[in-house]
Amino acid sequence: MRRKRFVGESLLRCRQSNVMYESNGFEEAVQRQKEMAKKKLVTIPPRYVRDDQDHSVASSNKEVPVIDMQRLINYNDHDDSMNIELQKLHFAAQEWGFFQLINHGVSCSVVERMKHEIKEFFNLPLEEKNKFEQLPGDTDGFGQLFVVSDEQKLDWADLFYLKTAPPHLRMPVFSKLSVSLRETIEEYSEEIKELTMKVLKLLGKTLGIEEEVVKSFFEEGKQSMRMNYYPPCPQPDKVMGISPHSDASALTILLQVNETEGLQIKKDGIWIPIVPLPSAFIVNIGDAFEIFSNGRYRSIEHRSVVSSEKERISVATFHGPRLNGELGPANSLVTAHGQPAFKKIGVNEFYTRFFNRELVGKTYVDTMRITH
Ligand SMILES: O=C(O)CCC(=O)C(=O)O
Ligand SMILES: [Fe+2]
Repeated sequence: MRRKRFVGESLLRCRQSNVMYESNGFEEAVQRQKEMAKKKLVTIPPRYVRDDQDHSVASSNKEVPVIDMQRLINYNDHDDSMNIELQKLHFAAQEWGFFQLINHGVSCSVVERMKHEIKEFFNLPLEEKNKFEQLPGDTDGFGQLFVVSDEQKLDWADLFYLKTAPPHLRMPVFSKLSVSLRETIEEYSEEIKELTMKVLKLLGKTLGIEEEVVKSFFEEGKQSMRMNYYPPCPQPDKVMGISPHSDASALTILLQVNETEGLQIKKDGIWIPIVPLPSAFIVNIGDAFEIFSNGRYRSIEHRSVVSSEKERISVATFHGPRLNGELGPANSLVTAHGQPAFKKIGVNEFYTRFFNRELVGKTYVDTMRITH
C-alpha cells in the first residue's frame, strides 16, 4: 500500500520522473503543452478515462440568471428596483443555485492582477512548482484532493489549494509564494470576503434570516481557494476536468482566468454549459448554505470539461462557516417550517469528513440529511 499522498500521483510528481513520464500520457500531455510541443500524444492513461461520465449537454440554450450587485447594495425596502433585484436573487438561488454577478464592486485592478499572477504561477518551471507541493496529510499546495483509493479515476487537472482566511489558517506554503503573488492573493481574498458576506446577508434577507445570525455563522468563516489548471486533452470526451460535485462551502465565487470555457451545471438532470460574462463572477450555493437554509436553497452539482486545444484556468474561492462553531439549519427557518432537514455538526468535523472522502455529486451533504 502506497502512502496516501502518492495515490493520486500528483501530476507534478509524475513530471519529475522520466520513467513515469514515458509511461504516463497525461503528464506527457501537460509537458507537451508547456514545453514539448514536438511530442504527439494520442492515448489517455486508463486512470483518466471516464466511461462512467456522459458528456452530453442540454440542447436548448438556457442561461443562468445574471444579478446586478449595484442594484442590491445599500438596500432599502422602499426602492422598487432593489426589490426586483432581490426577487431575482431569490429566484436564482432557489431555482438555479448558480448565478453570474455583475457590478460586484471588487476592484478591477485586483481581479486583473490575480488573473495575471495565477497564469504566471502555473507557467513556472517544474522545479519551481515542486517547492509548493502538498505535504503529507495536508491539503494546501499542488497535488490531489479527494483521492482515497488506487482505483479511483483521476481528474484531468492540476490543482493548487490554499486556505486563505482568517489569516491564522494559512499554511507554510502560503509564505513561500512570491511576494507579488502573495500580496495579490491577500488583497483578492479580502475583497472577495467582503463581497461574499454581502451576498450571504442578502441571501439571508430573502429567507427572512437576521443579518446578525448570518454574521455569527459566517463572518469569521473559513475561506480557501482552489486554483484549477486544465491542460488540453487529445480526447476531451474521455476525461473530466473536475468530476460532478457540489462545493462544501456556503458560497463559492468563481473567477474564470482565461477565455476557455468548461464549467457546466446540472439543472433538472441536464448539464448546462456556462458562458462567463466578461467582468462577472460566477457564484454558487454550497452544501453549508443548503444546511444553514434548512434546504430552502440547494447546492448544485457542477463539473468542468476540458478542451482538445486550449488550456483552461479558474480560481474558486470557497467561503464556509466559522471553524470553531457548529453548522446546522438557522433556528428561525426550523421554527417557521416545522422540522430540521439536517443534523447539526461541528464545523471542524464537517471539513475533516469532507476532505476524507471521494468528491461525488451531492453524496456528502446527503449524509447530513434527516429523513422524517
Ligand atoms: O473550473 C471550474 O469552472 C469549476 C471549479 C470548481 O468547481 C471547483 O474548484 O470547485
Ligand atoms: Fe466546485
